[in-house]
Amino acid sequence: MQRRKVEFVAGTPGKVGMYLCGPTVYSDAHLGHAKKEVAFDVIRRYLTHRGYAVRYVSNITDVGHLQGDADEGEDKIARRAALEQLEPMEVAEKYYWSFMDDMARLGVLRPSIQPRATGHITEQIELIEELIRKGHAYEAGGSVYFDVRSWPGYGKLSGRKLDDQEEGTREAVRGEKRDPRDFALWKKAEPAHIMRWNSPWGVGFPGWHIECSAMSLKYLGEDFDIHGGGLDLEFPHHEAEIAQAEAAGHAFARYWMHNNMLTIGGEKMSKSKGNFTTLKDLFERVDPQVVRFLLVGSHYRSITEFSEEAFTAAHSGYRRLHDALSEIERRLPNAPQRPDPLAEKVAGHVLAFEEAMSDDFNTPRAVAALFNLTTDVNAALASGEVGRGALEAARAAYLELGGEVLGLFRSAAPGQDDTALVSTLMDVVLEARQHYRLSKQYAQSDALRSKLSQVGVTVEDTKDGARWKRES
Ligand SMILES: Nc1ncnc2c1ncn2[C@@H]1O[C@H](COP(=O)(O)OP(=O)(O)OP(=O)(O)O)[C@@H](O)[C@H]1O
Ligand SMILES: [Zn+2]
Repeated sequence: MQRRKVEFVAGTPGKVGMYLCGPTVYSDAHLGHAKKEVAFDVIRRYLTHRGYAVRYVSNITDVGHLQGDADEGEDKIARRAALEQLEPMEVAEKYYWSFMDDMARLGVLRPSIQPRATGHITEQIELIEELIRKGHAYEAGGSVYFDVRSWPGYGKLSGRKLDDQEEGTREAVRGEKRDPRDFALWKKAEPAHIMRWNSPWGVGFPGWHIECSAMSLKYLGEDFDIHGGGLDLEFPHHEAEIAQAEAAGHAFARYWMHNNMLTIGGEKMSKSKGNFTTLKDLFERVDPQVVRFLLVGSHYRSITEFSEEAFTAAHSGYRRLHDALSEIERRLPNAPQRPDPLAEKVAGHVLAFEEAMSDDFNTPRAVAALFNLTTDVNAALASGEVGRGALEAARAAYLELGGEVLGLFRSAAPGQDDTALVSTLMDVVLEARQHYRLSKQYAQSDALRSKLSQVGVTVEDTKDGARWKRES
């Protein structure tokens, strides 16, 4: 809002309420969507790391988002439903789960609350009624519009006043509006429009902007801390959200944060331009952890340019960090108990990481701190034995900063998913145990079983032979 860095002060000490504009679920997510989700996931994770209890609300838009983000035209979900010959709610359900699967693979934590627009029609109608009562909205031809002229604060976030979608608007819609900048809160449903609800203004459906004002206020209360979204949402979507909430008499978000775009050849990756790579396609050839590593390698407010070379570089960079962590884990059990100069260096890199993250979540600088840590770790490991305390501190730095904050190091090294390997190794172990049992070497077979139990694997003998499972 102030177009500069300001100190973050939580409204309620120790707690943070965050709202992120979520996806319109009508197609598979692409890498651009991932940039936004990962950016805010890291912000949430860092605030949690700093001891805040974070309530993270992110909505699912399943109605009201029209083609071209305008006040008329087909609903994006209904259009897709016609194309795929599905019910609109089938489309929403299908792409909701597709989105959730992709986000899980990227290590994006689930929102604390994930409200859907269609589940909050009542709240949206109530907010619109409040706006009409207060003289900031009016009904025209079964639709309701926000009266921009009645609200001088309109434009304060983006510094823009003119609606750039005004141009293509049909005469009929333009005729209903008192001012071309006015935007729809409720739209009358034409007979062919499938998604429709009763309202005080007849049968219709909510405008796209109103859901976020209604749902963020419902779950985060007045005056919540952070509102986020893509830079392309600043205007008109966020401008409209602020006007709707404040004109109805509510204090709204205190900090606004926008992520910049992921580009390809300098252009925003987007569905309508057709220059997108879906996450599902990408994950076929690039490990999701490497995708995440690439995304955190640029600042949320910077443009991230997509290229194959960037993935190659991200892969080898991530591999370098991962290998150092694996080597630490391999050395730890036999490391000598003695002080080691590495410990102090680790502490310095941890500090650098936290300073970077506390400076507007500067992830590229934070990643650089992990690389500097790795340089020192590798030098120490190469020079011989390293004291246990220092190794433990280094391990904790990787796991807490790289792992919990940046959301990395969630599985085997990139390109080395070891599910198949574990399964083969377990077959070998169970065969050996079977051999002991058949030759009545029960002490050995019990010893194997108890060693497995120490690493969280239980073995069960069934009539079809031995089965193993991980304890949860
Ligand atoms: N290339 C991108 N980089 C960063 N964020 C993006 C990018 N594309 C989309 N987003 C974010 O995801 C939100 C939802 O995107 P949306 O579904 O409109 O995708 P899109 O590909 O831009 O689609 P369309 O081209 O149909 O508008 C956007 O408002 C924006 O915040
Ligand atoms: Zn929104």
